[in-house]
Order: sequence, then C-alpha cells, then structure tokens
Amino acid sequence: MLSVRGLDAGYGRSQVLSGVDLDVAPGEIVALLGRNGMGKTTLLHAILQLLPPWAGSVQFLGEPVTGVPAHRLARRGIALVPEGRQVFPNLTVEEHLTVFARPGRWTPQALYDLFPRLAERRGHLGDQLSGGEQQMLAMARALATNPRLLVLDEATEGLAPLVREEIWRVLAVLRAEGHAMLVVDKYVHRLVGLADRHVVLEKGRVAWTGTSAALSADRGLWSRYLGL
Ligand SMILES: Nc1ncnc2c1ncn2[C@@H]1O[C@H](COP(=O)(O)OP(=O)(O)OP(=O)(O)O)[C@@H](O)[C@H]1O
Repeated sequence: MLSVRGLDAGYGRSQVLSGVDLDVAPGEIVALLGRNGMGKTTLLHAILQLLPPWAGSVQFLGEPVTGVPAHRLARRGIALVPEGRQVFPNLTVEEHLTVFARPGRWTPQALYDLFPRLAERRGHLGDQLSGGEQQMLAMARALATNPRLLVLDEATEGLAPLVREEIWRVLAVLRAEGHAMLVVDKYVHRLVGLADRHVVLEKGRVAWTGTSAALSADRGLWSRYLGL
C-alpha cells in the first residue's frame, strides 16, 4: 500500500534521513520507533509531502506521490493525525467531522459512537476543548476522511493516563477493523501489543525492522535503540 524507497530528506543543508525504506501493507500496522531526534516526524512529513524529499521515492497504492501536494494525498487516502493535534480553534467539533468528510464507514455518527466524549461536546469550538478532547478530535477528523492509511504522530503525548487509555482503546478498535496505520509513539510496550511490525530509526537510517514478537524477545534492542 505504502512503499518508501531510498528516502533522503532534511532541513536547509542538514540531512536528517538517509536511504530510508519502509512498507505498509493493506491492513498492516507499522510502528516507527527511535529516540528523540532520530527523524520519525521528519519521515512522516516526507512521506506526506509536507517536507519535500531530497531523493528516493514514495508510492501509495502503486502510484508515485513524490511532489503531490499534501491536500491531494488526503484525497488519495492518507490521513495524518499531527503532533500537537492542530485542531481548528474556531470550528466546532461537528464542523471538524463534516468539513473534511468523505463517504465511508466513518460517518459523524460512527465517530461519535467511537468517541462518546466528542458527542457530548459536538457544539463546542476547538479551543474550548481539553487537550485530551482535542486529541480525540484530531483522530476523528482524520478518520472522517475515511482514509486507506492513517498516520499518527505521538497521539498519546502529554495526555492524562485515563485519556491515553481511551486513545489506545480506539486504536485497538481500528486494529480490529483492519485499518492500516503508521504509528509513532513513545509507549513502545503498548505498540508491541498494537503493531504488526516495527521500524527503528537511528540517526535518520533504518537500524532494525521486525515483528512485535521479535522486538519483544530482544530487550537489547530496547536499550540500544530506544533508551529503554
Ligand atoms: N523544522 C526543522 N528545522 C531544522 N531541523 C529540524 C526541524 N525539525 C526537526 N529538525 C531536526 O531533525 C532531526 C530529526 O527530528 P525529528 O523531529 O524528525 O525527530 P523525531 O524522531 O520525530 O524526534 P521527536 O520524538 O523528538 O519528535 C533533529 O535533529 C531535529 O533537530
């Protein structure tokens, strides 16, 4: 579904990613791991064409996406839940779920069923929501586009434990429904339970890739690459 080959990217003159290969198959959940500053967000942004890659290729559903504007990618079926949520302060919850909506499984009502808290808040503006509610809304907004691939950047960051659990619950529901996802998150022990496969970045290169079982079995990887 997603195929990244030999991707280089960076900022100004400073190269961050070098020769990154990454695949996500239909229905597969891939976790992107690595310590702070290893290039995870940069890779997500280069895949989504928010940051123009320097070299290499990105294909989605068999077609090149390199150079395709990010909003067109959304129409092709990739949705990002960005770091920091970035909900719209002046749109209501309901508007977030309808303005970007495309037909499919995730109607506003299905999203309210998935996130009951958002149903209670449907008339509130983005900036009237708590951080946890904003995170739920960022996820619901992405799902409202009925994406083929959902990309999540630190969706549980900075949340109270109960809200964090709510996000993991929803991710488990999406997994059960066979959603393809590319996930960056600090809670590696939770990702082991969620993801099929893991890709570890070390200084902008792929240092290791393997299944959840292989990652669980080798604690040396956790200390070497993840500082855990
Ligand atoms: N907008 C930017 N301009 C210049 N350098 C940047 C920019 N964003 C990130 N970097 C640098 O690129 C490198 C990779 O950062 P990136 O945010 O991709 O890492 P990360 O693995 O997502 O880490 P974190 O978990 O801290 O977000 C770091 O050295 C960072 O300082």
